[in-house]
Amino acid sequence: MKKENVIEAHQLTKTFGDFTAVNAISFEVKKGEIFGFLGANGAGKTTAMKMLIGISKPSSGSAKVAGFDVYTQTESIKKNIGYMSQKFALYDDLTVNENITFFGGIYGLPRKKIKEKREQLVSELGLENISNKLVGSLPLGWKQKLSFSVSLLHEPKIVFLDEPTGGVDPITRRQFWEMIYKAADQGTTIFVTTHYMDEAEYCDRVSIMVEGKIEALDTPKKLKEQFNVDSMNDVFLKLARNIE
Ligand SMILES: Nc1ncnc2c1ncn2[C@@H]1O[C@H](COP(=O)(O)OP(=O)(O)OP(=O)(O)O)[C@@H](O)[C@H]1O
Repeated sequence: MKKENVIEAHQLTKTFGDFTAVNAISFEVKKGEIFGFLGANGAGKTTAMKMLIGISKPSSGSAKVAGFDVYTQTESIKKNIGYMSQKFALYDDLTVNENITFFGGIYGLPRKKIKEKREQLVSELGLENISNKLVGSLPLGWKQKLSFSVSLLHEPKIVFLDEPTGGVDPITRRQFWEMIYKAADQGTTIFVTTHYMDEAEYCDRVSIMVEGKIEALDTPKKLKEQFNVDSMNDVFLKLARNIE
């Protein structure tokens, strides 16, 4: 059975004055897929992601996210997605438990469900001993794992991760990716931007943006074949060089 598309973008474009930050990008993402969204600094990834999560109106083109239109159904989009970025995470001055309770409330979960989720999450992450500690006192890697779990509290269809593992050590990044795989196995679609090329290898498919356009999109294996190289890092370098 063919899996349904949960993201569909067609000629999606965003301009700021004369400058085109996202230039007619088209792609689809399937249910449960781990979709890597790559590009150098300033390529347009965040701008594209903002249109998809319903906080920035496209200049032209069309897109549907979880079946909802990015122009007219942004409230429905927000209810059906999770979002996590390296910059926007949890509240440092609330405890682990308080953060979970707070975000559960924002997502509109009933109190009983929040309690259930909180217990489950604290136990899965092994945070029992520190659940009453301020999040600000936790190491960055823990904060990011917790932040990812919190972005999944309302069981969204798609989770958007904007450089979720920035600044953490390779072992913690690997653990973070295990969490990503688990969520994808359970049917959550993962849309992830990253600067780490080893992480690009973990994605089912990867798109590479250069100056607002998607210049390559395929599985890591096929991209390596296409560019006749051994690593995603070399795919990335070759593509950037060709464009210059
Ligand atoms: N509100 C805005 N007004 C004008 N230009 C903008 C605005 N937002 C983004 N840009 C420009 O659009 C381009 C793409 O930026 P964007 O943040 O989407 O890139 P990115 O690929 O996410 O980069 P990074 O990896 O550094 O986050 C940049 O040149 C940026 O300066």
